[in-house]
Amino acid sequence: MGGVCGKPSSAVEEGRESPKLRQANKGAAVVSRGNSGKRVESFRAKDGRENGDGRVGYVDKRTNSSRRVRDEQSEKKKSQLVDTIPRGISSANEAELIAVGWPSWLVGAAGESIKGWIPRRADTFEKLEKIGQGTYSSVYKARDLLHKKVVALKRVRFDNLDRESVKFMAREILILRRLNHPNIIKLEGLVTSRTSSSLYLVFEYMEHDLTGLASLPGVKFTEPQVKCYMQQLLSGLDHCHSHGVLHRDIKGSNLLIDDNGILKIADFGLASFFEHHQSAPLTSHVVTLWYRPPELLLGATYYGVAVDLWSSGCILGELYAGKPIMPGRTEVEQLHKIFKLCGSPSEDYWKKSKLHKSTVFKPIQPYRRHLAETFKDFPDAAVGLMEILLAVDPAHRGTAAFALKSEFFTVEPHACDPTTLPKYPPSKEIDAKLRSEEARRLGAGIKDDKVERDTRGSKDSRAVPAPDANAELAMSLQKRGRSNPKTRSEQFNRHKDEAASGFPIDPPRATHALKEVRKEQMEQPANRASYSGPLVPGVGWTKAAKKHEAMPVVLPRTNLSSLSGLVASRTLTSEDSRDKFFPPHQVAADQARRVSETFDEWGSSRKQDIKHQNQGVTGSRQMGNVLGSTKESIMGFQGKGSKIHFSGPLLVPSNNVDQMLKDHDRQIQEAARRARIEKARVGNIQPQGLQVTPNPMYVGNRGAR
Ligand SMILES: Nc1ncnc2c1ncn2[C@@H]1O[C@H](COP(=O)(O)OP(=O)(O)OP(=O)(O)O)[C@@H](O)[C@H]1O
Repeated sequence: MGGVCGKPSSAVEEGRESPKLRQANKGAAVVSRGNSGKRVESFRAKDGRENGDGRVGYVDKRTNSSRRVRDEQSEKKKSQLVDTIPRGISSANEAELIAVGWPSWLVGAAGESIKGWIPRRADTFEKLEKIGQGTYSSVYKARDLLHKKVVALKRVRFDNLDRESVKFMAREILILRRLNHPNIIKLEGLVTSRTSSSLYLVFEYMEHDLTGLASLPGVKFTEPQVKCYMQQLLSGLDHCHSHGVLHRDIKGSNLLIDDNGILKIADFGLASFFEHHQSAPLTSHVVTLWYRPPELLLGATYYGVAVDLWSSGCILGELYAGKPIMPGRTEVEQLHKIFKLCGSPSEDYWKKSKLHKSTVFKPIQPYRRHLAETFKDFPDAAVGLMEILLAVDPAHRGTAAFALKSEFFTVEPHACDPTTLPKYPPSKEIDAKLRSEEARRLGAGIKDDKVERDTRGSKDSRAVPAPDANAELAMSLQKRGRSNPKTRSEQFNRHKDEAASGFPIDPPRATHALKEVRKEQMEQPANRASYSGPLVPGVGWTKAAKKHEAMPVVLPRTNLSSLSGLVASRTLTSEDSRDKFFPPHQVAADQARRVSETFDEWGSSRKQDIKHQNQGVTGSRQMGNVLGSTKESIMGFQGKGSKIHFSGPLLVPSNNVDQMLKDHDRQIQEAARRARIEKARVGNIQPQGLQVTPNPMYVGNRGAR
């Protein structure tokens, strides 16, 4: 298609290569003919690619065999480390790709992902409107002028000068090209040019996403409708899993639905290839918080299809409940919600899983499972499937294929035909956010807390994921801040604005920062970014599970301080005072750990200001506002004037912490409320309609995802 991203030229690209791919996934010596016609051997990486850049690892039969073995071993190791990162290709192929119009930064870093395709020119599309804002992308509705149809253009953000950044962006393309199923979004092409530094992914256009649809006023799905969506979701997942792909970010806003009721899984930015006998660790920092399974929250790095099945179980519950079933604000709170609903893992699981966070998170007394009681109003077959998908032990979650055969789909009423689903007005997560914002704006105008509360509880806001306690996002921002320091304050101010206005933000996301599974693993500690920018209202700090994730997070409009790790603990110790979840010593130890790790992660400039004295911590620094300091959040201290002084033992008795946090909480909420009202007063509110301004927070180096 002249200037059009050509049709995939090989079976792999059309996703028809599954048996071969599966074979390759195991890692196999492949014998083929080299350019010279000589018999050559190469180690085929587990994701089906020839190793390295297509040259490395091809070893002439006559070369020293031990070197070959060494090369193969090191290549194998390398391929395990880099997992699914697209690689370069031979220089001949590179030249070919550049000749057909691909930019050299893309060819050089990730030639494999575009092999066999031709770039589309931007002037063959007419951009219509913005329809989605992801963490690392903006999505536009556009008219394809060549094919006379409406498409979605996803502009992915990355740093084209950063090879790693390009590779990670390209992984999404590579994975999408390997999948071919009616319930998986189809990548139709790529828009760029030899001189361009940006890239758009061209997708078939989908009118709705499940989050948007569920949040439409008056929409309540019937049982056949729920079954219809779940059947499609599980079919798409089954295809991913049988092609060695884990999605790792299943959530409502990534389930797109067209006007014919067809559901397609989208956003493969966090996806990864996997193998059944996993030999290399994966990151546990994937999957948006509310949909994240317990094993990932506990730090598992060896996992499989069960992570997507857990998220599907959350979606199933959400479709019946009309709201997310486990909306945690922090990782700790998320885990607690999971244990309260699904029970805590068995002794056997704790022993066999050897998860590194077990020591911190293992409750003294086990939690009983309450799933059936909690959802007693749901149909039995639905609860039956939820029992399986939401099994705390991932080994008990089965597979998507197994779920598709469950009673849920065999008993009446059966899933309806997608074409019989009601026609809805276009509805996306972004629309729901705007409606929610408008409702809040009206509420703020009236200056009546009750109205505001009622508005929050309304259907509009119900299905809209609320606050972003996205530690991972913040980490990525930190990282991007490193490569683009100028945008840092803009990013944080954006957080501030969002928090202050109460603009609903997605549930804590597993961001693209986390999508760079291997990058993180390969990164040296010395390369970690340290935040040294200003602390602003609305930005708090939380400690995510990974050691280097001391990061700013957006504070929610409802309970701002609850985003600190400690507040989550506090929530557990005060709200659930009889709770067995965290015994006081664990809470205190966890706080201490968080504090010290947070300090560890501060940039050197910060470190200079902080003195650890014996068991205590003393520090001081300038504060423009009482909000949003790591230590305040964690320790519950407040500033006096513009300086805050910390001193005292790290192991604070939990009852004092409770009180301090309550005070802290109140102050933060009060400040946020004032800021919201003030913002509404000066009319600095997002207008109604689809005029979402580009979010400076997201501008940056996608390579850091
Ligand atoms: N093909 C499409 N047709 C219509 N809308 C789309 C399409 N693809 C994406 N969108 C909209 O854009 C939003 C963001 O897209 P996507 O999830 O792919 O971006 P992202 O940056 O990876 O997001 P996230 O931060 O959630 O991971 C989606 O929730 C959806 O509403």
